[in-house]
Amino acid sequence: MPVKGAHAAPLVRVPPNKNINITTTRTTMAFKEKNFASVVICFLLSSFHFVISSGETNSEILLNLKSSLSNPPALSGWNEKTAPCNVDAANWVGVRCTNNSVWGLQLENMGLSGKLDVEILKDLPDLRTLSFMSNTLDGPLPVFKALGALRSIYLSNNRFSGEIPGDAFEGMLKLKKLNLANNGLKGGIPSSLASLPKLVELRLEGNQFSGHLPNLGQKFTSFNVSNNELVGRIPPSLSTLKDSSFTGNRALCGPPLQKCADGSRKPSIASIVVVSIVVVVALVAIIAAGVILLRRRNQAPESVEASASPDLQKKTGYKGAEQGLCSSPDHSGSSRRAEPTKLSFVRDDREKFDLPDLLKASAEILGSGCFGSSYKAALSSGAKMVVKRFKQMNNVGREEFQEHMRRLGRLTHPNLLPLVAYYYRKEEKLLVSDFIENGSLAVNLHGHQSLGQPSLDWPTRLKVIKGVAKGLAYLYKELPSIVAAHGHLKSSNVLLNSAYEPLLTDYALVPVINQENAHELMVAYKSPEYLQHGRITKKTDVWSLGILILETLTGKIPAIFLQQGKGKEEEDLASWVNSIPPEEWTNQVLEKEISGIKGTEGEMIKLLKIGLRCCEGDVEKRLDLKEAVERIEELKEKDNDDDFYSSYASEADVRSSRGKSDDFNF
Ligand SMILES: Nc1ncnc2c1ncn2[C@@H]1O[C@H](COP(=O)(O)OP(=O)(O)OP(=O)(O)O)[C@@H](O)[C@H]1O
Repeated sequence: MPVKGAHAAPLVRVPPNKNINITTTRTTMAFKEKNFASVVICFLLSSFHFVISSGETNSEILLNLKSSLSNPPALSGWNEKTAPCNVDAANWVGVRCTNNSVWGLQLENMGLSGKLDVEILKDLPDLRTLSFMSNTLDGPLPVFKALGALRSIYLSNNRFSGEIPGDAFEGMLKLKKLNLANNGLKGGIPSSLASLPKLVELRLEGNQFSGHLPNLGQKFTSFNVSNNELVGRIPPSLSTLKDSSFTGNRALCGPPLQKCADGSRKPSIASIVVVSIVVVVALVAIIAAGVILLRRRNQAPESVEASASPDLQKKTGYKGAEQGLCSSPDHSGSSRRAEPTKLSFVRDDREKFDLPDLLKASAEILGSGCFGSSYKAALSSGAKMVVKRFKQMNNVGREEFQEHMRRLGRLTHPNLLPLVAYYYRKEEKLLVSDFIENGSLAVNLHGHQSLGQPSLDWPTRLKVIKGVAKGLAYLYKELPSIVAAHGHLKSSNVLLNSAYEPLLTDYALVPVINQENAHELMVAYKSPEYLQHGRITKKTDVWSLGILILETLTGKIPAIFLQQGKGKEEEDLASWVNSIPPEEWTNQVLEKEISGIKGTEGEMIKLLKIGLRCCEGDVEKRLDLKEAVERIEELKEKDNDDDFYSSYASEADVRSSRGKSDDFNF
């Protein structure tokens, strides 16, 4: 009871962390009942109590959370030596405080697994935002109702499963943002979401939600229910949202998707005639297709798109946020002639499958790049593969192509996406690799924010650049005969695995791409040396690395500069950075998502300078790869040797001096 607690000795337990409010209430009551002196004593006592016990109770609660998650190594710094919100609490990674009280937990990508018991957190009175994104937490979705003051909940990219009760969010009147994307949740979308007045972001894509969409009347700034199993009419209140917010469902209809079939109307004579004609034509087409299929039984289809696109397009997933550094004309004159051939595997350690297995698998188009489209296909074994079409390789003969693919198949490095198999036809080649769940660096840098998701933090960005540099160095070592061993390094060709380690893809293709198309398609051919002297060199990939570094630090899309800047001074990202005085780099050049965190900017500026040295237009002055890699390797997450996460404390201080925000500024 609050009043009892007020007069108890400081170490007597009161409801944890209720101290600030209790003190205020108590003080007000006391003013009415007691004389001034006793009130002052009472106030001091209870304030003292707050200072001592709030740290303890915060610690206890968080340590309970830690042990409920089986004490994961990422939280090894959470211990009793310091209190979570003290100035020296650098070890409490992911804990955000204001005024000595926890307001946020940002425990993303920390290898957390098991069940999440949020009930443990219910006695943190200032808790406003929770993020457990990109872990492997499982079991049913926790019940958040007990944390009625929450403003944001981010649980995407975990393994939560099962149904969510309809009333799961009842009474969460402050909730603004809910992100449950890419889990295994099923059943109906909880109807209680419709009664949350402040909800402006709702991300449920990539689950197995079924049934109808509830009547959500809120004005959403971010909304996505794509790739579920929803059916029925989209409520009119959501009809002005983008169609990509709804695609990939079993049978959703109505604006912005196609019209719903109206079952109640009687068909007219004209429509019966039209339907009959369509049915007859379809039957003829099916019979013809059957005959053709029988004749080509052991041949791969000529064009992935021709055979699979209706299904694929229906399932269109994210479109690359990246703009290609290319103009991509189709010079292939793709013919319809079939050639008997099959998928060739370049590694022995991989599950074997045939092209028809891939084509009959459920698939979706990932995006269309310079060369053609890439498709994701799930095999019956559960493995998810990506098939990329190349049309601009038809100058290279079968032997030469096969030899090159075998060479690529021998490459093994933690930062290279391995080639798994290929398919050869004269007019078109397919390269098959694993699907990488976290998508490309481009999507993570530019796409997520527009969807309201958090951007990559600085340690992750640095890790990515270090991995890219290592992957590039490996390619140069293993493929010394290729002038630009990667040749097509850009952020959409850097994929991020589950630990956000980068994997280079589309590498070492210069020898097999038609030279007459290469300058339109490949990044290496956008380099200053090619534009000025018509040649690429051993330092051309260093230029691409430099642009990638600048993109990663500035969050700006390089292709936009190349498109807008033709003939102008700021014709690439490096010229833009150079046009800004160095003393302004922190404010104007570094992306605001990563700048402003005490103790890290020095290292960011060092990386920026390395990026600029890699982008030197004069090849002689440009760093060579070895030197660039060495300099990148030396960089640290922090200007000093402290743990990165201590910067959360300083960031929280900055925040609290600016006033408390509701979430992590996602
Ligand atoms: N193995 C993969 N796993 C996950 N996403 C992938 C994979 N391969 C490609 N992607 C993504 O699919 C999208 C389309 O890729 P694609 O390679 O076709 O085009 P691109 O990289 O944008 O351009 P380019 O054709 O010039 O390489 C991009 O967002 C890319 O990052």
